[in-house]
Amino acid sequence: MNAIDLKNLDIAYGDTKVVFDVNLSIPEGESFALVGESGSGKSTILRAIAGLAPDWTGDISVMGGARSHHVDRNVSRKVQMVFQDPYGSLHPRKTIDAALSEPLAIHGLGNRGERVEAMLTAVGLDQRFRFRFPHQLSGGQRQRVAIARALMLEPKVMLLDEPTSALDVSVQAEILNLLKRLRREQGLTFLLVTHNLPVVSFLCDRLAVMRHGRIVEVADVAQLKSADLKEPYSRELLAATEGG
Ligand SMILES: Nc1ncnc2c1ncn2[C@@H]1O[C@H](COP(=O)(O)OP(=O)(O)OP(=O)(O)O)[C@@H](O)[C@H]1O
Repeated sequence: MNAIDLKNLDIAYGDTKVVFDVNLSIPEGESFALVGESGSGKSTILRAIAGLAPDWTGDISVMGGARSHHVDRNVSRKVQMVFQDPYGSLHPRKTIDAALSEPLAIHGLGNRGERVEAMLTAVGLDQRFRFRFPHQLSGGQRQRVAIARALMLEPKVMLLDEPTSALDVSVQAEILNLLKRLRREQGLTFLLVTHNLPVVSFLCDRLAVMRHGRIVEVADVAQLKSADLKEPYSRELLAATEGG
């Protein structure tokens, strides 16, 4: 089964169309990256799949089920998003316990205390963090909490929008290792947006290069590693990254 199927996807903000005719199938268990220059529409695609960019046409399916244009509880259990800035995505006056319990409460799930404890362990956070507030954690610890929160409903697919780019380099590696381990342990599918091609090499199987709201090329990570991308724009992007 495909975890994600996008067919003839166009996405707009008001009158401005920013994503054009995207077609993409991501098999279950794959880790797939969207790369490309700033403003090329990568985050917008993730937002549309997550239900955060309602103005789209075409088809979006998650684990074989078509997404509607409305709040879609079945889809939201299957797919969860992690943002670049964990501080922005965690409520400053809610404890970590409250942040992790909330998705369970919304979906009427029990055993919340046990599930929160187990998830803290799964993301490598000591239980003493449970009743702290986000500002009492480091950036890396906050991103662990954001990942934990996304996993509370046991989704099949994670949408990761620059999940490490706000973090110190040493912490980035810890979070990348954590994501890699969680993907393996929980059989997750990843759709990741990043500017960082080494992150793609480390974490992903395939990638799509985007430009001006369109997919220019889909390639295997082996092609990225051997600098064997076909399209001139992809090669330019690769050269620019290696130079900088
Ligand atoms: N909320 C919004 N309202 C209007 N336009 C938006 C909104 N969010 C993004 N855009 C526009 O949509 C286009 C695509 O933006 P998007 O954030 O998807 O690009 P991106 O490839 O993820 O860029 P970056 O790498 O900088 O995050 C850009 O032209 C951007 O200005």
